[in-house]
Order: sequence, then C-alpha cells, then structure tokens
Amino acid sequence: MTRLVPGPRGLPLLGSGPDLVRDLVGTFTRGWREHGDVVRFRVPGKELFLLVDPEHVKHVLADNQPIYPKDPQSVGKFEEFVGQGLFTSNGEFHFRHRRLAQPAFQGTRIAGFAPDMVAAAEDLVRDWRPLAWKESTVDIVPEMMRLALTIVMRTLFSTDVSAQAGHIAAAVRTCNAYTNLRLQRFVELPRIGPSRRRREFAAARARLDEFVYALVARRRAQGTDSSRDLLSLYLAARDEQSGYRMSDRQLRDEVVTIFLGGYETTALSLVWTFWLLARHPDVERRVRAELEHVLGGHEPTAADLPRLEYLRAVYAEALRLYPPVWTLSRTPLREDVIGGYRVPRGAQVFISPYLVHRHPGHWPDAERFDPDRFLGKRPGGWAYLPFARGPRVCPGSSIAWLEGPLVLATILRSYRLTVPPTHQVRPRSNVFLYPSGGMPMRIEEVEP
Ligand code: HEM
Repeated sequence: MTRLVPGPRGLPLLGSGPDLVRDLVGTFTRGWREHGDVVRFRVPGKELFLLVDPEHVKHVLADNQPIYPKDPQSVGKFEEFVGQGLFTSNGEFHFRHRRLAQPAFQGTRIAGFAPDMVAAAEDLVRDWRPLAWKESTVDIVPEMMRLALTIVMRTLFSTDVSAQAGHIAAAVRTCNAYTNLRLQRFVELPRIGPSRRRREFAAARARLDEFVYALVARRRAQGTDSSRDLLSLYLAARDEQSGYRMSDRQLRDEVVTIFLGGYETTALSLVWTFWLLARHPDVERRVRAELEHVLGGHEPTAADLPRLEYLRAVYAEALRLYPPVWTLSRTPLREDVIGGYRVPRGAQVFISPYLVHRHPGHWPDAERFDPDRFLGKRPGGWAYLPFARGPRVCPGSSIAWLEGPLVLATILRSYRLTVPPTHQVRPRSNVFLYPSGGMPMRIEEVEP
C-alpha cells in the first residue's frame, strides 16, 4: 500500500510555485525539515518530489537508473543554451558521446594537467599583488571563474583564453542566469515577444558560438592532432559501423557543455572553500602548517597531493557543505514507488546533494565544518554526492580533485583571504550553488 506524500500546502492554485521561484534553496530546505526525506511540492499542473534519503538516491541514480532519464522539462531549458551534448542527452546518444569523451578524462592524462593548473593560479597570484598591497577587497566569484575557465580551456582544449576569459565567463553567466530563470519558473508561460533577459541571453550565446565555431574551424584546419585533448578526440571520432562523425554543431554543443559544467562548478567549489577557511581560522592554520611542512618553499605538484591530506579533507568537506551542483533532477518513465510513496510517471524528481550532505542520520554534527571527518577515510557512501554517482557520475571529478587542492595550495602560499565581518552569505541557486551577494574578500599577503 502506498502512502500519501507529505509536503507544504502552499497557496491555493499556485501551490509552492511562488516560494520556489523566490528561494529554491530555502524552500527545499524548509520542505525537508518540516516534512521528512520524501517531500511533495505542488505547482500548477505538476508534481515535484524531493528525495533526501541516500537509499532513495541510490534507487534513482543506480538501481532503477534506466527508468530515470534526465528530466525532459529541465533538459529542454538547458538545451536552448548547450544544445544536445553529454549533459542534456539520454540513451544511445549519451552512451556514444560518453564513450568518445572518456579517454580525455583518464587519470594518467589528467595528472599531466597539474603544471598548467598551477601556472594559471600563479598568474592570478601575480595579478592580485597590487590588490594585496592596498589590502583591497575583491569579489572572488568572477576571479575564480576566470581562473577555472583558463584552466579548463588549456587542459581540455589546448587553448589559451586568458585574455578573453573574463568575457567568455561573463557570457556563460548571462546564459546560465537566463536558464536558471526558466528552470525556477516551473510553469512555462506563453512567450509574447523577446524579453530584455532573452535578448541578453541570445546575444551572449551568439558571442560564445562565434568563439567556439572559430575554435572548431581552427582545429579542423590543423588536420591530424596528437594532443588527445577532448576536442581532438571528438574531432577524430568515427563510429566503425555507422561511419558516424560529429558535425560542427555537435562539436559546438559538447564544448558549450564543458562551459556549462566544467568550470563554474570548480570555481564555486574554490569560492566556498576560501569562505569556509576565512570563517575557521583554526582550520586555516592547520592547512598552512601542512603546506609549510610538505611544500617547504616550492610550488605544489601532483606528486605532493597524497601528502597534502588535510588540505584535501578541507576541500572534501567544503564540497559536502556547499556542493556546487546542489540538485539533480530526473523523471520516471513509468510509475514507481519510493520509500512506500507512489511517484507518478512524468513527475519531476529532485535529488539534492546539498540536503543529503546535511542529513543528521548520516552525518554527525552535520552543519559543522569539520574536515577531520574526511581524514584518512572517505565517509558517506551514497550520502556523499558532490559529483553524483551511478552511470552519469561527473566525468570531470578527477580534474576537480586535482585542480581544487592545487589552486588552493598555490593561492594560500601567498595570500590569506578574509571576509568583512558584516558580509552575510546565503546560498542561492543560479543553476549552481552561488553565494548571494557575491563573495567579497580582502587579500592579505602572508609572510614567506
Ligand atoms: C567541483 C567541480 C565539479 C562538480 C561539483 C561537478 C558535479 C557534477 C555532477 C553532480 C554531475 C551530474 C549531473 C546530473 O547527472 O544531473 C556532473 C556532470 C557532468 N560534469 Fe561535472 N562537476 C565538476 C567538475 C567538472 C569538470 C571539471 C568537468 C569537465 C571539464 C565536468 C564535466 C561534466 C559533464 C560533461 C557532466 C555530464 C555527464 C553526463 O551526464 O554523462 N564537471 N558534474
């Protein structure tokens, strides 16, 4: 026998729609705290389910994954920006592209990215010097975005965009902000002419397209390429049986997919880590002591990472408390039962790593920033999902586990970042988990 799913009543007709639009993170959090691990939100013409129990997460992402493709409504909204790529596709198309991309994400190849990552972070350290002399405050959100974009372009596309990184990152943010607006609307209203937001989105997407098509054309003109970076793998890909090759449009979609998933996420993970360190000086002191002990005076390398154990635990803990991909959504192809509750075919099922990571049944003292919980162990199982799990686990997770600690180590060797005591930070959803009001931080030089 299935039970009635608990959830907020919301307003007559509109249900929880207005709350979800106003504050998605807050509404999901309240829904979970007030109603438990399976929550139903009513919005006009639709049912949304939120799952916070790790067993239920496993049910959707692994055990019953074939009947839980990516939710078509959200995917449709993403497609306007990224088209059909790894992130938005399902079934055979997804499987084929995932197989094509896999070699670009292999461990041995990725370890070779470390010098590029450290060099890009060193460039930022140099750019920040005048700011440090003046003890200026900068919003580190766009700073980390520029850095992470430069790194992903150098490593996966062998292209140096440092000069244009700010412009590209700004265009991606405009596209994401528009996508987010549509995602949070839940109910699609008929469009009456292009709105200002839509015009801005279209212009930003056109700027990105121009950049990406030029990149693809340059590579095609270069002919055979042995770099085995992601772009060359896609360009060389040919299906033995069908003779399938990727068109320029498909290549564009895969590059833009990396724009969507491959750097904003890493950038935000760094932003949240710096913020947590600023708020926990005891943890920061331990990180500095470890850096001093392991690195002495030299720049970090991939070979140092196994010994930078505390720094890696700090990064893991930051990803627990503030996972940049804070929700995933899927839609069952047929009716299902989860935890004794009936989930109808076509419902929108949300899994929130952000809330699963705060589950008191799985994380003792869950709200506390405590990197020690990751020291010498990987706790969590299905309760730890910063990169999701199952067949659609993030292919870039090994890049993030390398890039995050290396960038943190490089910057912390030179600077301490502090937050003005008056600055309030609240997580908000802009596709990914952003700090509301940005993250202004003061850059202070540390004694060598
Ligand atoms: C801290 C950094 C990162 C986090 C937290 C993160 C998280 C995630 C999560 C949770 C998913 C699953 C989304 C879903 O199934 O709905 C995902 C998918 C994906 N990520 Fe990441 N990611 C990060 C970095 C990267 C990087 C560096 C790359 C590549 C350069 C990347 C590329 C992708 C792609 C292409 C997908 C779609 C995979 C598929 O559906 O098969 N990510 N990521």
